[in-house]
Amino acid sequence: MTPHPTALTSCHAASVIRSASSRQPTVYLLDNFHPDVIAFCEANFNPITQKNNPEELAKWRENAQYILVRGSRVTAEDIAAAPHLKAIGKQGVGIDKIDAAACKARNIQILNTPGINAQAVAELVLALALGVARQLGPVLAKQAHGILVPKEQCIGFELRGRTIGIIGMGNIGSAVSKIFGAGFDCPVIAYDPFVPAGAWPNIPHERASTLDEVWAKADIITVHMPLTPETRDMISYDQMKAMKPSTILINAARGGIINEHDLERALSEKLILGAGLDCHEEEPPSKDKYGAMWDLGVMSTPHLGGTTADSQRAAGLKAAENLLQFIQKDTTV
Ligand SMILES: O=CC(=O)O
Repeated sequence: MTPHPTALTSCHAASVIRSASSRQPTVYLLDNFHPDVIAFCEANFNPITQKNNPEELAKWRENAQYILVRGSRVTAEDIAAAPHLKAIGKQGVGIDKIDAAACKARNIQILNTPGINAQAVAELVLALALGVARQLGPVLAKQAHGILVPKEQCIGFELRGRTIGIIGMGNIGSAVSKIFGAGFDCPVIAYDPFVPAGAWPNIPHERASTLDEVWAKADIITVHMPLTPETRDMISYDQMKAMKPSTILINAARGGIINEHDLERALSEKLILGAGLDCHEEEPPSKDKYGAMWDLGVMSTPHLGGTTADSQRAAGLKAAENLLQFIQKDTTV
């Protein structure tokens, strides 16, 4: 007679949970996912979710070989407490919430989905730029409280013809260059010492060899790179001082790349025109921390750049597919 899984020691539990469900590999879904992602997981895995087995999900550290995450943190402590863990499927490109060094030390694979939410993020960059240019933030906020702003007080400007400076020409930066360059006739100046120019989209652009060229020429500056020790505070007061007073600064990448304290100072000193932040050092952005910036007209959204139904579905499916491929090749099962 097969003993009940809970009667076994934890080192045997993972294999028991795996065999308990008709040979499908057990995957722990640490977050909520698009219904099509859940359906894929049900067809290919034995998925453990908050809905179908919250008690087992809480024990993922003890038992899991494979996990699927969207926004959950996976810390070095989690890794240390997860002796069976082999792979993490990650919906989305950024892996800054996962302790990559701890995973590397244990040879745990992180399978993320670069590129899939690029269009969604690039479209939000456009929305933020338009929002700042047309003062939509303050106008809509006042209107929601019944205060109509006379249109003479909100004379905006068009994006057409204004230079877009793109720092980081990976998937998202490239998508931004197409939207602004082809869609709005914006001259494009781009900086990325790591991506070969041949890999850039076929959009007329100037390739900057220094960031100073971007500060000097661009009217809209948008950053598209991960947060690393090298990129932290990459745009601080001195850089803002070097920008044109017409500059709109946008961060839809990661909080911390633009120094927020310096941004508030630069805006109040009118060194630059405005800013759009989808990513903040403190998320979700609270009124207590960001109210002063909002009063200065900063368009602020709660890190929703990649969060469209289309991209959630596609990136979630890709992460689950990545995990399936990994499991099919996993000879240590
Ligand atoms: O922020 C979104 C992502 O990392 O995909």
